[in-house]
Amino acid sequence: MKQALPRACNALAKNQLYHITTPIFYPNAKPHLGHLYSSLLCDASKRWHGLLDQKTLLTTGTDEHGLKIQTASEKNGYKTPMQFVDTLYRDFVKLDEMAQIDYTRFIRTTDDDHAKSVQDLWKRCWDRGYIYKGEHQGWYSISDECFYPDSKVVQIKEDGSELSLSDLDIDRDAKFINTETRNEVVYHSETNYFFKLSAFQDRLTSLLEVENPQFIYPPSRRDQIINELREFKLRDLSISRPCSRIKWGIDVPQDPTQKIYVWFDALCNYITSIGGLEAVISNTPVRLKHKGYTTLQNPRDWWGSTSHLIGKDISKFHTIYWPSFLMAAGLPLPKQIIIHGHWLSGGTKMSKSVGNVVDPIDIISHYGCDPVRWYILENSHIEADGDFREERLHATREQLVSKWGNLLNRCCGNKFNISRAVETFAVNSKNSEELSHNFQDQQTKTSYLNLVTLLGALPESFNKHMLKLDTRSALKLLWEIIGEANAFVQNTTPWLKSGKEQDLVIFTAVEVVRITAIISQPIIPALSGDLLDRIDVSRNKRSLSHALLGLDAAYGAEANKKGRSVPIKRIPPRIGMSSIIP
Ligand SMILES: Nc1ncnc2c1ncn2[C@@H]1O[C@H](COP(=O)(O)OP(=O)(O)OP(=O)(O)O)[C@@H](O)[C@H]1O
Repeated sequence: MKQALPRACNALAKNQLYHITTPIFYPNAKPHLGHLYSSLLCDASKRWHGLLDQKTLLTTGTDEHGLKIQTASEKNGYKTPMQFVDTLYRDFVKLDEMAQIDYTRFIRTTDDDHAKSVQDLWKRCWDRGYIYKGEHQGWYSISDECFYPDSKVVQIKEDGSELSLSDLDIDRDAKFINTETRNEVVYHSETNYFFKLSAFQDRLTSLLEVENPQFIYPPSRRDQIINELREFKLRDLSISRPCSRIKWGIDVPQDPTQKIYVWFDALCNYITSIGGLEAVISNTPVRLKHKGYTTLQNPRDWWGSTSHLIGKDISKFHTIYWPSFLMAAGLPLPKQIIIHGHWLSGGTKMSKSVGNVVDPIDIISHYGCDPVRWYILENSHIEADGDFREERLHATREQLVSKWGNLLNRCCGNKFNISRAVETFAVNSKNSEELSHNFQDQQTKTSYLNLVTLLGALPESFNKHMLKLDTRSALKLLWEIIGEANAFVQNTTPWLKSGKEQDLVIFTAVEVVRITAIISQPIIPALSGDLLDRIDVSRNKRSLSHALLGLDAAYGAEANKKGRSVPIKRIPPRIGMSSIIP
């Protein structure tokens, strides 16, 4: 029989749709820890919503067009950019596989259906008068692939000092950088198509302030964008490049001399990945290029349930450009833009271009997928920047072994009988007050009742944190309860007890293992499964509705047999650990 979900979880579950997207990454070099972080947050969130019984999609992929790719491909001696991206995108797929990122589609912007989506979006914006042809001059960053206004450009003098453009003795041949990313910019003039971004200033402000203040999460990031909108006037945006300069891109419809500029192309991946523009407009079923080619019944409903998770480096493109493109095309907006902080290295953003990176494939190969997932999700906070410390990763792994593994091992000792304990107490477990009379001393009664209370509150508290993508606080709850359970076993010394008293200690402790393992499935999908296997929890009793005390009355049949291995063992740190922060 299907059990009900815990109360607060129930309120938003059942048949609801949840689509989360990672940014599509630029395959101009191998992925690093920062990319894994975005993908992991999406994956853990998608799996959590799945556990809440919602229908879920996770889309990710690579952004494969543009000058940076064209240049990197030439530099690396490839005959064509296509050959280059065909090679490099595989590293991103490999990372997803190693990190168990359970995506439904890995979209590449070189996919055929994507080109159609982008051109459809262009045509709709053009037909509605939001695209026009003009002359573009300004400060252009090759690295960032965008122009910067004069106010964000400074000249770098030979002694390293900076000169603002408003100063009169400016030397156009000198070196200039933009103050946002500090990448070099050059003065440049060319014919482009423009998007009328300036027409959206008021609509965006009203969207964020009045109509949908939840559109950007967390609120601190929304406030930053609102401030930017108040401070700076939006200028029309160049959205194409002459083919003479960029060969590697999607054609502008009806103008073979121009290619579509990367952001207009890249952002559209989110629409392609749920069936394309027409599907979203008509809301009719569409076959998807997802794993196993599924059919999506209501693409527009999915679109309304879509959250884009991104790093703060690309917030302007997602919170200003993207809603404007969609409004111009007369399309509905996605549900939310979620913005996270950065992993730093040497005090600056870990980045492919800078090269100050941690290779996630290396660390997963050594420490295993689940400890790395746990470490990243525990040592980050969506509103803050994080530092990678390999010694902390190793310590996290040790903690999984010594705290969780230890609790499990204790319950599985051959002096105990989990199966008997579960049979005796599961049915009656709601009467904890009454059951506490099995213990003689008051302190044991109190710690037993405390554990029961913590377990009862766990699913709802965990849920609240997961819905805010606050994985750090969610995981803290697990450590707290595992710590209490270990202390409970230590203090009650069940190996010196017998009968019901022993069984109640073991039942309570093993329930902590079972329930925490069910709840942590979205965080550590493989290890949680191994823990549940170790105590013989049936595969169809691992849903959130089973994550309460006593809701599985038949497990542990073989758990106390000798010779069964532990799911996670100690390993030494990596030789020459890469603590890249001094
Ligand atoms: N240091 C980081 N911390 C957290 N997320 C990151 C980090 N670097 C990249 N990302 C994720 O990847 C997205 C950007 O992808 P991109 O491929 O442009 O990465 P990048 O390393 O910044 O590349 P490049 O150096 O080539 O600009 C970010 O919005 C974020 O989702």
